[in-house]
Amino acid sequence: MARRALVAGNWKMNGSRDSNASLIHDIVLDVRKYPDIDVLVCPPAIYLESVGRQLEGSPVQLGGQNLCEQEKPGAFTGEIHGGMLRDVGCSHVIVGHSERRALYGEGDDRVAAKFRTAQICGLIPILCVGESLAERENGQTESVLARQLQAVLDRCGIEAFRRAVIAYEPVWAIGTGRTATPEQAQQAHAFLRDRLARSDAKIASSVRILYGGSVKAENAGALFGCPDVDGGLIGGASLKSVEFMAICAAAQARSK
Ligand SMILES: O=C[C@H](O)COP(=O)(O)O
Repeated sequence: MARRALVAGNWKMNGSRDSNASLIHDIVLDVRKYPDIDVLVCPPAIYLESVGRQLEGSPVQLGGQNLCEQEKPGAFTGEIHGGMLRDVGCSHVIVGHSERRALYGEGDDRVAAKFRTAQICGLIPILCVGESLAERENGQTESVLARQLQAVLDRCGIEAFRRAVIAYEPVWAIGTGRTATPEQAQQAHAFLRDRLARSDAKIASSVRILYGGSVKAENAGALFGCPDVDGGLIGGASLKSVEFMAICAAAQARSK
């Protein structure tokens, strides 16, 4: 099945009003060269509205980096409800990024709850999964991926993956400059797709699985050339327009 590539920029806790304006200006100018892919940017929550305004009329989509698992708004100081993300124009939201799992104590259950709340609010969750270096070296990569995926399947069911994206992000490759080889990425992506296929082969073959972890212009082509890699979740390289657009060009080339 032909899956449309998605290139998503996760800005993490970076940016300012000035730098965002200049980055979005460049992306919007260039993005029409890549009509066969989807492009998404996920700025810090405080900048979503202004970035969204600048994206109006362009095909670039807007996503949040996180949301509260609570299904209803209320007394949850400092949290952001999924409905608020929708209200400022988000179509997607990242859930279960390894930085949130490791630094903010988000376990599989909370990640699954966030995934569910995102969908209730009309957002497409981008579910991040991935093993640490120690887990890879101990031969636990597949069991970690299976556990992280199963938590969401248990809570939301296979049907939920009709409107979801998965991002395989090996923790050891994030921000380290050490990218997974195309073979390692393909193996993990095929494993994830196969796990979904146990419940529904059609849904499994249609879900987009992104690779994330030190993707750059120079390695994007080889990674996106893998049959089960449907684009990327880009951190550091999404902050530089030239680099980000070169990654989009690599995704567009895969789509041809
Ligand atoms: O969400 C993005 C990933 O954490 C990858 O980050 P990176 O491209 O800076 O390694």
